[in-house]
Amino acid sequence: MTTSFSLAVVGGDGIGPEVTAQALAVLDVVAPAHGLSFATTDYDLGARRYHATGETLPDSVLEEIRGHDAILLGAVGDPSVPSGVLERGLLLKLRFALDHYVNLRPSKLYSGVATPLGDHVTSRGDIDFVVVREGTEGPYVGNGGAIRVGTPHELATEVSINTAFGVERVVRDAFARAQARPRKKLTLVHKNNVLVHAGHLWTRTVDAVATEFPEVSVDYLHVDAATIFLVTDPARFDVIVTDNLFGDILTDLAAAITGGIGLAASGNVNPDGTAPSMFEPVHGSAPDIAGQSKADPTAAILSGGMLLDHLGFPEAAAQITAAVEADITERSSTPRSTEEVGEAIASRVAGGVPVG
Ligand SMILES: NC(=O)C1=CN([C@@H]2O[C@H](COP(=O)(O)OP(=O)(O)OC[C@H]3O[C@@H](n4cnc5c(N)ncnc54)[C@H](O)[C@@H]3O)[C@@H](O)[C@H]2O)C=CC1
Ligand SMILES: CC(C)CC(=O)C(=O)O
Ligand SMILES: [Mg+2]
Repeated sequence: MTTSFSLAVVGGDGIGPEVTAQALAVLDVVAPAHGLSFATTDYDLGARRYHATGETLPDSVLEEIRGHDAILLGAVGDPSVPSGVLERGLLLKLRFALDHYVNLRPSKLYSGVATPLGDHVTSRGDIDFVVVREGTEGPYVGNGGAIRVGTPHELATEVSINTAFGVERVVRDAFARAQARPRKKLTLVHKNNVLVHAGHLWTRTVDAVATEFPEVSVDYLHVDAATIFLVTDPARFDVIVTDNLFGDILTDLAAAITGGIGLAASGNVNPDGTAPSMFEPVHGSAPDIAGQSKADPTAAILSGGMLLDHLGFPEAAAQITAAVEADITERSSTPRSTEEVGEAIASRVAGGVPVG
């Protein structure tokens, strides 16, 4: 019996469509062996549509996308469009409207992967953590404004919104993830020595929810110190829970120490299932390499794996991870095109790489 899922595909801008094509190709290879099939709908959203129609994400299109089982997204943003228009009007509109309150960003250092950490890395297998980034609040909600723009007296605000409801649900999700992992450790990252209003809400919430998860050990780091330890002692982390902005910044750093931004996958998860979750690489549209087949599609392919896991097919997801791990372990210094990397991973999936 085949289970069919509908997938909304938003390639987006720059390298987005290039890497998404490879992720879809890998999903097509892995699906039949697990009794799965995908009906995909491509959405022309991003800079091209914006220039043609002035639209970023019309509500009618949002509602169509909402009708799918899951979303695969490439990246959004283009130098020809004022900064923020597509990022807010398309990407964040999707995340907020579909209540993607858990922005899940795993980081693992695979064997053979070059890392700038060099001699700091004593045991690669120990660098295996996940950042649970709040996805619908914080300074990204657009609560702010500017007056006297362009004058020496300009005043601009960008207010970080943190609700007890929003913080508690993501903190509870992070605890549940920590509970399910072997090390059962959760680190709250914030800046509660300065951002006392939001910071104390996060701290109190973690303390309260911790009582429901007595097996999980909890610690706290200010975000500035967290950046130190991500470089000097990344193995100390298991599950990090943090707000939208800190999580955005920390996960680019996490990507850099575990092999680069081209390997970092993510899921924008709606854990309640009230709307489809969305899977995308951590990276952006990389205008500096767009259209040159230089983008590493691995992050997009791994995001496809996260999508499978979310839909309830962990064995299929593990097959993708195993194929990626085998590919990156054997990568040579000879550069490969986006398509070559995608095809190499797809053929390892097709060949049935043993899942370790
Ligand atoms: N989720 C999304 O759609 C995101 C969108 N953006 C947008 O993307 C645009 C560019 O943003 P940047 O800050 O430059 O971040 P970026 O992640 O696009 O690029 C940063 C650097 O990483 C490299 N890079 C990124 N992905 C790569 C890949 N798969 N393989 C090899 N190299 C890769 C780029 O070439 C660039 O040198 C902006 O418009 C930004 O707003 C940025 C981050 C996330
Ligand atoms: C472009 C931003 C809205 C998103 C971003 O940088 C991210 O989610 O990592
Ligand atoms: Mg980012």
